[in-house]
Amino acid sequence: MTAEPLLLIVWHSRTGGARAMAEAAAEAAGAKARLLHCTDADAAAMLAAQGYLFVCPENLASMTGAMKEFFDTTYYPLLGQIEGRAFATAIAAGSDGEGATRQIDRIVAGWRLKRVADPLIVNFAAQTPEAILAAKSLPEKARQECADMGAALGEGLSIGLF
Ligand SMILES: Cc1cc2nc3c(=O)[nH]c(=O)nc-3n(C[C@H](O)[C@H](O)[C@H](O)COP(=O)(O)O)c2cc1C
Repeated sequence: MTAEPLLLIVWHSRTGGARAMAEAAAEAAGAKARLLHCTDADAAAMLAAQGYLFVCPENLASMTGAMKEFFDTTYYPLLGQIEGRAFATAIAAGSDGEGATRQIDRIVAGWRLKRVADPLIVNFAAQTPEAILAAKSLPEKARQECADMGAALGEGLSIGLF
């Protein structure tokens, strides 16, 4: 039995899309994963895991402020301590998602994390204010992509692939 979950999934969501994505990944990874809202995730939780999946929406071409606060508060405490560990991203978007992906890539490059899965972006196609503010439901195909990512990350970490 593993003493600590191998995969830490850190998430933020405003209208439920990214939350459903994170939950699908966590469910597929099973006991190998720990799912933490970004306001509950800290340096100790990061140190206790061997790999990371960061899941959040793109807002104004960036990751959400709450997710950024997670990186702001853990960046220096973890600098030099998690080099070479695996990471992946899953972004909930209304139309793009590349900005948030690039931003996370830049930040974790400072930690020397290693991307082990292609960036996943789920486009919920919300473009009007009403659609953007509405609760999101995750389409089955996207749910499966998130589940596949969670399962692959959990398995890869567990067999020492990454
Ligand atoms: C203030 C705000 C800004 C947004 N800016 C972007 C953006 O720059 N690019 C994009 O693709 N989607 C943008 N969106 C849409 C959200 O990314 C999309 O609705 C996403 O599904 C929300 O995820 P959530 O349901 O987990 O909160 C924005 C939404 C809000 C509320």
